[in-house]
Amino acid sequence: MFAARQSFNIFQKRAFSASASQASKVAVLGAAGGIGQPLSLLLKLNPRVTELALYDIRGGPGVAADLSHINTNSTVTGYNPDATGLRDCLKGSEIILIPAGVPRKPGMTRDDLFNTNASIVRDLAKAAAEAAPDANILVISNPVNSTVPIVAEIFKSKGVYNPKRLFGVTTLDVVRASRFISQVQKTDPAGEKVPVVGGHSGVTIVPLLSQSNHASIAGETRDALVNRIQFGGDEVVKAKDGAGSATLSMAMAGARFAESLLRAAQGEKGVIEPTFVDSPLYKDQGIDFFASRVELGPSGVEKIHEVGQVNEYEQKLLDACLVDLKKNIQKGVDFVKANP
Ligand SMILES: NC(=O)C1=CN([C@@H]2O[C@H](COP(=O)(O)OP(=O)(O)OC[C@H]3O[C@@H](n4cnc5c(N)ncnc54)[C@H](O)[C@@H]3O)[C@@H](O)[C@H]2O)C=CC1
Ligand SMILES: O=C([O-])CC(=O)C(=O)O
Repeated sequence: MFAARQSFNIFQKRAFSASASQASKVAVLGAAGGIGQPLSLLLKLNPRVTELALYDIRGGPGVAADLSHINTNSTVTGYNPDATGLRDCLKGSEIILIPAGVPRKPGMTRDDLFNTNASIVRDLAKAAAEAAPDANILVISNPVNSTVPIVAEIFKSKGVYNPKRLFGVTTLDVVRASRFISQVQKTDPAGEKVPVVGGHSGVTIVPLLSQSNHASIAGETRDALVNRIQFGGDEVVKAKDGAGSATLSMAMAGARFAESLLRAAQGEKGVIEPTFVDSPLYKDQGIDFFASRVELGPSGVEKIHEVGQVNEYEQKLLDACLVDLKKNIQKGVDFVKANP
C-alpha cells in the first residue's frame, strides 16, 4: 500500500512510544550529507530500527554523536573511512541506504552526475557485497537509472547478486505526485495515490494519472501536472540556486521506503512501494530494470506489479521513457565492464 497516510502515520504514531520486537541494523552511506542527516534523524525516530550505522568520508561520527542523544532505544555509531570503518559499518546490516555522492546544480541533468557518482557507488557496492551480501541495498545516489545497474554488476562480479534485494529509491516521485495532484484538485494528499513507473529522471518518470482518483484530468492541466511530476527535482535544484537538490523531502521518502521494507520483513502483508528493480516487465525489449509498484516481503521483492492499463497519452510517455531508460541502464553496465 503506498498511501502516504498509512505508512507515514504508522511510523509517526509508533515513533516515540513502541519498542521494536526484532533487531534491525540500518546503515546509511553518505550520512553526513544533505539527505544523509535528516534521513538518519528519521531512522533514529523509527522504533523498528535498533542499530543505526552512519558512514561518510567525513563527519559520520559527529552526526552519530548528535543523534545518539535522542531518547529512543536504538544505538547510533559513526564510522570514518579508516582501515575497517566501512566494513564495520556494513557488517550485519539488514538495510543499507546509499545517498553518497554529489547533487545537481542548476543547468545539470542527473546524468551529468554520472562521472562522479558512478565510481562512488561502485566502490560502496564492492564493500557491501563483501561485508553484507544479504542486505537490502537502497540506492538513492543519482543517476538512479544507472547507479542501480552498477550495484547489480558489482554484486554479480562477486557472485552474490540477489535481484530481490536491490532497490532504486523512486519513492519521492510518488510523494511528489500525490502532493502535486492534491494541489490541483484541492484534496488531501494523504488520500491520493498516483502510480509513477519507469525510472528516476526527466522523461523516464511516467506518472499514470489515468490510474489515480482523477482519471479525467486532461488537456493543459494534465500536461502541466505530468511535467511538474517529471521535473519536480529541477524545481528544487533551481530554488536552491547552487546549494544542491532535494534533501528534506528525499529524507522523508527514503525513511518511508526503509520503514516499508522493515514492516514487510517483520511479516506485514500487502506492503507495496514503487521502486526501480530488476524487473521482468520490459526484459523482452532489453530493459532489465524498471520502476513499478512492488510488493515487499521478508525476502525483499515479493511481487512486481504490471504497469496496468494506460491510455494513449501515457503509452507515448512510456515509449519515450523506455528509449532513455535503456541507454541509462546500459551506461551503468558498461561502466563496470570498463572500470571493474
Ligand atoms: N533518488 C532520489 O530520489 C534522489 C536522489 N538524490 C541524490 O542523492 C545524492 C546525495 O545528495 P545530497 O545528500 O544532497 O548530497 P550532499 O553532497 O549534501 O551529500 C552527499 C554526502 O556523500 C558523502 N560522500 C561522498 N563520497 C562518499 C563516499 N565515497 N562514501 C561515503 N560518503 C561519501 C559526502 O561527504 C556527503 O556528505 C545525490 O547524488 C543526489 O542527486 C537527491 C534527491 C533525490
Ligand atoms: O533532481 C535531483 O537532482 C535530485 C532528485 O533526484 C530529485 O529531487 O528527484
